Amino acid sequence: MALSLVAGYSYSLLGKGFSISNSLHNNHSHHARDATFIRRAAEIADSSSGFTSPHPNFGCVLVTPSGKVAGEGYLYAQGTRPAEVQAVEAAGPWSKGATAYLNMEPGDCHGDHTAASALVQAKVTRVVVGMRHPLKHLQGNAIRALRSEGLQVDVLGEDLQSKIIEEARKSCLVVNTPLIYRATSQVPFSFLKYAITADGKIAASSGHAAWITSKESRARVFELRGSSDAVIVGGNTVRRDNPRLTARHGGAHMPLRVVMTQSLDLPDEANLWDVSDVPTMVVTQRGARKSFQKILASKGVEVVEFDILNPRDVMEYFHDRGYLSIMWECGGRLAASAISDGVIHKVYAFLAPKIIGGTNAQSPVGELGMVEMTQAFDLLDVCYEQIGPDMLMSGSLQPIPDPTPIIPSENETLAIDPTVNPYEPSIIFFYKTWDPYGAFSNFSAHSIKMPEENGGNVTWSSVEHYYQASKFMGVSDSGAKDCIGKIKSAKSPEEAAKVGRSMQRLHPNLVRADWEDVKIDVMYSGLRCKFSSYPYLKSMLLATSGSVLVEASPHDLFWGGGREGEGLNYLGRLLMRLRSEFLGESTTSSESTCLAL
Ligand SMILES: NC(=O)C1=CN([C@@H]2O[C@H](COP(=O)(O)OP(=O)(O)OC[C@H]3O[C@@H](n4cnc5c(N)ncnc54)[C@H](OP(=O)(O)O)[C@@H]3O)[C@@H](O)[C@H]2O)C=CC1
Ligand SMILES: Nc1c(N[C@@H]2O[C@H](COP(=O)(O)O)[C@@H](O)[C@H]2O)[nH]c(=O)[nH]c1=O
Repeated sequence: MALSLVAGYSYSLLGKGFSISNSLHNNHSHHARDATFIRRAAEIADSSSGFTSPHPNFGCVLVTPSGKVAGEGYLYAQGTRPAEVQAVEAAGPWSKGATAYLNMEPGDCHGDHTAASALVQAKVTRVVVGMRHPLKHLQGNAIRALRSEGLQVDVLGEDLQSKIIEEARKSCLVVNTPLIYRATSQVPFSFLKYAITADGKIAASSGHAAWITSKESRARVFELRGSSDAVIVGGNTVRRDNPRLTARHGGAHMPLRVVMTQSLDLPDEANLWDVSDVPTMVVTQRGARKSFQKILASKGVEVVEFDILNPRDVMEYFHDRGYLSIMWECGGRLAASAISDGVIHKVYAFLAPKIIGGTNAQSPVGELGMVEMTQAFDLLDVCYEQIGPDMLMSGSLQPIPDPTPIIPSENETLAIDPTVNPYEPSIIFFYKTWDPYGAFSNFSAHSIKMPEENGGNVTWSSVEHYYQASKFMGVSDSGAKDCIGKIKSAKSPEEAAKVGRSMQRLHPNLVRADWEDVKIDVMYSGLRCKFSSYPYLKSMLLATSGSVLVEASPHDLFWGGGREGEGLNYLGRLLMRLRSEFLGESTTSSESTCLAL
C-alpha cells in the first residue's frame, strides 16, 4: 500500500519521506497547503537532473482529503512514463477523491496512459496546476480535458491568488526555466560559470588556472555540467587548459562538449578529440582550415561552420537542435561576447579565498563597453552558498520570462488566416517530443509489440528501443544478445539510442551484416506498428495529408532534413509512405508485422 496512515504523517512509496503534520495542516489556510504540495511537486520534478538530458520537468503529488501524500512521480526523461501515471500507480485506491498537485500542466492528453487519462481513470477529484504549459501548442489542452471530465482544476495565479501562492508558483517557473526560454525566445537557456580568486582573476597572468577553486566546488561544477545539454569553451581555453569538460558527478548524463573557434588553430592532439565516451563539436567560421576540419572529422568530432561565428547564431542553431540548457565555461573574451549578444541568462561565480594578483591576469568577463557603474548589470534573485572553503554566488542577468498565457475562452474558435491557401502544400516539421507533432518522433512514449524470431513477441518501450535493438538481432553471439538486453531495459529512448550507438561503434562485429540494407525496413515496421496501435496517432498522421513531413534534425542527415534541407529525411519519408498506405493510396501495402498491444 502506498500510504502510511500514521497519525499526522504520510509517506510515499518512492521513499522520499515527505510529510505534513496534521497540526501544521490545521493551522494553515488552504492556500498554504496547496502551496506546500505544489512546491513539493516542483522539487521532485527536478529529480532526473544529471541523469538524463534536460527535458520538460514534471512532478505529481497525490494527496488524500485528510492531507496525506498517497503517491508521487516525476518524469525521468522525454518519452518515459508520465509523472501522473506513476503517482496514481503508487497511490493505488487512495487516488480516488484525492487532489493531484502538478508543477506544470501536462503536455500530452490524447489517448490512454497519458497524464490526464491517468488522473481521470483513478477518480482524482481536484487538480492543482502550478503553471500552464508554456508551449503554445500544448497550453490549456490538458486543463480543458480535465475540466471537461468534471475534475476541479485550479491554476496558480488564475484560480488561486495570494502571496504564498505566488511564491509557490515561482518554484514552478524556476524548475522549468529552460523550457520557458524555449517557449519565449529563439535561444536555449544559457548560464555562464566561472571560478575566480578573491582578487577577481580567472587565471594567473601566465594563463595558468588549475586550480582556483576547491575539489568540493569542482564537484558542483560536474553537477552543473550534468544538468546541461552542452558545455562551451573558446579556442584559447582548449590551447591553454586542454580540458576534458566531462561531468564526473556520478550521474549518467554527459553533455556535448563544444569549442567555439574562429581561427580553428587548435592542437592536433587534445582531450576533447577523444570522443569514445562523450561527443565533441567544434563550431567555426565557414572555410576555416579545411584540412584540419577533415582531421577532426576523422576523429569523430563534428564540425559545424557558420557564415559569421558569433554566440547568438550558435545559440539559435542549438535551439533548432532541440537543446534546452547550455553551460558556458569559457574565459573572459568569449564570455563578454556572449553577454553582449544577450544570450547569457544566469551566472554562477565560484569565489576562492586566494589572491594571485597580476595586472595582465584575466577577469571572468572581458570588454563590455561600459564606462559608468550605473551601466552595470544587476544580478537578480541572488543566492550565496558556501561550498568547502569557497563561495558560490549565483544570480540571473534577466528575469525568467513571463509565460503567462492569454487564457483562451471556453468557446474560442480558431481564426482563419485568409492569406493561407489551404490547397498549398505545407511543410510540417517535427523533432523533439515536446514540439508540435512531437508524437511523430521515435522518442515519443508509445510502446510497440513486435514479433520475435522464435515466434513469441516483445514489447519495446518506444520505436527507438526497437530500432536500436534490431541492429543486433539475428547475430548468434552472446554479446549481441547482451546488447539487445541492455537496450530493452534502457530507461528512456535517449538511453536506448546512446547504448545502441555506442555498442555499434565499439563492437561492429556484433551488428548484423545486412544492417545497412535492412535498417529502413526495420524503421518502417516499427513506425507502422506504432501508428496502427494508437488510433489517435493514426488520425493525427492522416490529418497531415497534403503536407510534407520533415524530421527537423539539423545534424542527422540520414533520418532528418538537415540544417538547410540537405538531409535525406528518411524518417519523414517513411511517415509519408505510411500515411499513403493508411489512406489506401499505395498499391504496395506491406504486410503488418505489428501485434495489438
Ligand atoms: N577560471 C575559470 O573559470 C576559467 C579560466 N579560463 C582561463 O581563461 C583563459 C582563456 O580565456 P579566453 O581567451 O578569454 O577564453 P576562451 O578561449 O574561452 O575564449 C576566447 C576564444 O574563443 C573563440 N571565439 C569564437 N568566437 C568568439 C567570439 N565571438 N568572441 C570571442 N571569442 C570567440 C576564439 O578562439 P580562436 O582564437 O581559436 O579563434 C577566442 O580566442 C585561459 O587562461 C584559461 O585557463 C578559461 C575558462 C574558465
Ligand atoms: N580553473 C578552474 C576551472 N576551469 C574550467 O574547467 C576546465 C577544466 O575542466 P576539466 O578538464 O574537465 O577538469 C577549464 O578549461 C575551465 O573551463 N573551473 C573550476 O571550477 N575551477 C577552477 O579552478
